[in-house]
Amino acid sequence: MADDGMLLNFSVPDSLKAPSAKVTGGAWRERKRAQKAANRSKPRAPGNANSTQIGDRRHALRDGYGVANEEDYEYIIPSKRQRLDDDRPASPQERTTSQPSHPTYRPKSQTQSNGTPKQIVSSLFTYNPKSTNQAKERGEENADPIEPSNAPLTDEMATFVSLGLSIPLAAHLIKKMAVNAPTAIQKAAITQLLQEDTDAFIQAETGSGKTLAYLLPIVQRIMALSTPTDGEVKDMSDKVHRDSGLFAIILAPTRELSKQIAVVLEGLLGCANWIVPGIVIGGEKKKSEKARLRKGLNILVATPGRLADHLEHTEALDVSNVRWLVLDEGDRLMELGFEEELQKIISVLNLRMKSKKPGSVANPRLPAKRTTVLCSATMKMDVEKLGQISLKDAAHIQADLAEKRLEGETTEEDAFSAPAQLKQSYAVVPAKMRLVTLAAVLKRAFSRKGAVMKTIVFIACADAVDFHFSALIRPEDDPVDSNSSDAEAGVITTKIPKSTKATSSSSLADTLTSAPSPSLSSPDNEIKAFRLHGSLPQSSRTSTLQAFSKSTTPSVLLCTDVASRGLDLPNVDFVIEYDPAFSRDEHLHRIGRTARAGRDGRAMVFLMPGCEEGYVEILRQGRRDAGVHITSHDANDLLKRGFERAGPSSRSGHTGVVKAVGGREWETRATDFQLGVERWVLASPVVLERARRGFQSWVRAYATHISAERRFFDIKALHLGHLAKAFGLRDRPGEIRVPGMRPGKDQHKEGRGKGTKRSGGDGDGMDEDDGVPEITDAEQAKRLMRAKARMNMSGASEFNLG
Ligand SMILES: Nc1ncnc2c1ncn2[C@@H]1O[C@H](COP(=O)(O)OP(=O)(O)OP(=O)(O)O)[C@@H](O)[C@H]1O
Repeated sequence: MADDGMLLNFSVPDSLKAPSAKVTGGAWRERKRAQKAANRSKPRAPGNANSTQIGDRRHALRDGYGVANEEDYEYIIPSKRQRLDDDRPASPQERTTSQPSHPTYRPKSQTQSNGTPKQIVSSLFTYNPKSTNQAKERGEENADPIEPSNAPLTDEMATFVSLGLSIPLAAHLIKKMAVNAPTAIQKAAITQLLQEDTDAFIQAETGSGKTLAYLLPIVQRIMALSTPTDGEVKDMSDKVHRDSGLFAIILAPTRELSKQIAVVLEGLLGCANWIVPGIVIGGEKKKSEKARLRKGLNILVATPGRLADHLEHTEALDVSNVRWLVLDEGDRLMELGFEEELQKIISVLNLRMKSKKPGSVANPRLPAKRTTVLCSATMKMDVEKLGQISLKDAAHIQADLAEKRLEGETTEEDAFSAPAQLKQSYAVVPAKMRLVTLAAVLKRAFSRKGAVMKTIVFIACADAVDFHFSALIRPEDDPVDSNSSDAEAGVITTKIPKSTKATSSSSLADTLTSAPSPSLSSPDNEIKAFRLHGSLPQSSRTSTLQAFSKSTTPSVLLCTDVASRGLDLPNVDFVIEYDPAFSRDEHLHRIGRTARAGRDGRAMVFLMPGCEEGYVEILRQGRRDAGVHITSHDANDLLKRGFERAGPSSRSGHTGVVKAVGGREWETRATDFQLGVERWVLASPVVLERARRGFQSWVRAYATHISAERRFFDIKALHLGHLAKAFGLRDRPGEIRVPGMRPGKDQHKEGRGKGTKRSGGDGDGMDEDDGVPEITDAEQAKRLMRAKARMNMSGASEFNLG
């Protein structure tokens, strides 16, 4: 499909152009006049449009397209050459010949509210950069089933009882938790932690069951504290009870993770309900937490900031009996800057263990020293540092250490890889086509009922999550709009009634965190969309995660990296990295939300043609098979598959107004989808601002990849105009300004994590009350990003980066 670049605001395939504009309604004389006006190939001399001409055009348009009120529209005859959609400078010839033949109409509100002089409406399919050679080599889809690397063991000897767990606990696991056999890491950890009182470092891939790997031996040993040496527990007085003391503390970096661990722990203690678990993570009144601690607990799950606070201010918290300390997600704890709190906690525990409260009697079966367990999927420098702070002569527990050594894998860092059974792919998608391709991939994924239950889409920043969420839950185009013969007339007209009809849905999206997605759903298969990021209130985050977890209808969760670590969400079949992760480790954590505990899973990352394609190297590094089975997809193929079937309000499907020939209806449907989003964005100032914020934050976030991977993400190579289209924007990138961008918590608080480098209002940093992380932004990252953005983008001020 050629783009003449001159006359059309939007170029449509020849096959789609009807011989003449369709005009309906009104008296035949008016229809005739309107028909003529709409078909006229050349406008009157640009710049000379007088009121009569304008009136004619309005009239024609109003009658021809059934627009209600001409006052809502403004007639624009561009006085200059229309901007080409590849933004290349016009040749002298183009400058002289490329006067627009079609006028465009845009809503007055557009010019009034934002002063934007022009809108750019370009075709999805033209002027897209081509994929480089790197992407040409296609991975082979592996036909043979791959042995899962994180599944429960099938070895007959690998039973929980044979590892040393008590029969009641093993029976409870099987009957109540459907956990029949241990995974490899559980086998190794249970054996070690039941037999030895030495510190341990547990390292295993995502979804391998690390939580039970440390909880089971601790629960078993606390249960054993109740048992008299001569055998069975005889009566309640023999048993551990809430006043017996706090024996174990489990620290996790986020509230979500802490809650998840607490839920598994409570489930486990169903067979030993005299042992009392508790949780202190902030987000509620300190008073209630203090009251809980005063009542007495035996196992405490906490976030480091909150625990450090209670150790300082809650007298009732007696930690002299603590014999097990677990630091879960050690790498994350360090990334989020909890080093200081952890150091403080460890020194207080050491001190209080030595100086017991007068009169307190320790359980004689308590081990003499404390065991500290550090859990992490990676063995990075900062984890090593945490190990130095917290561990002494630690045993390194790794499920397949021996196997890896045999394979010649030497470095500990390299040992972190994706689950073997996880099917990985990448899609090379030009900037302009990103949004529509995402819609196509989701449509396709959910097209067969029951094939995909849950999908997670990772997006770089909170503002972009908000935009994409509201785009997915927007109401389908109303038939008047979608039937309008924009394409037939060869112009795109933006028809927006004064009362902006999208306002209700747009403002709803500010408070909603889940809603059905009309564009992904079909009559017999409703798809629900969810959103999650750290800028949402804690209560929304919790309820959204719960709702997504429990959802029994097919669902898609759009989120930032706030959901990348440790979260165990059931039935996630597919992970899409719409924006590549800011580091290889983060990527492995993200894709690890699927293919857990031996189950199947798929992951796809979106890459733009050009230097981003080099990122495939990072994907390969995370594979045991060195990436030979990573497959690649082409955006057109994905669009074809996603839009091959007509949606409920598809022009080319249902209503049949425009029919593409030659089996390329999918192009029309994809274009319809894109234009629908663009019209919807323009239709409401609220949505327009959200799209612009999303775009701006996204560009900022782009500069925050770790230095080792930054060569794949060259901000200078970004085509900002094309990217704006992926946010449904028709503005020139230079004119996209959002006054008073959301300050974001990071802007008025100290950034925590030295290692975290995500930006754009993403939410993984600090929380006001207790230091529980919600925003991973770091001042350092932001400074770096700003400096880089300023350096790289000549018109940096356009993006309010300063
Ligand atoms: N032995 C087992 N048999 C079957 N399922 C198990 C077993 N152990 C754990 N699971 C399940 O596997 C899932 C993953 O467990 P868990 O969250 O502990 O993994 P993880 O290794 O901590 O992952 P991540 O590194 O992503 O945090 C959970 O749903 C859990 O219930």
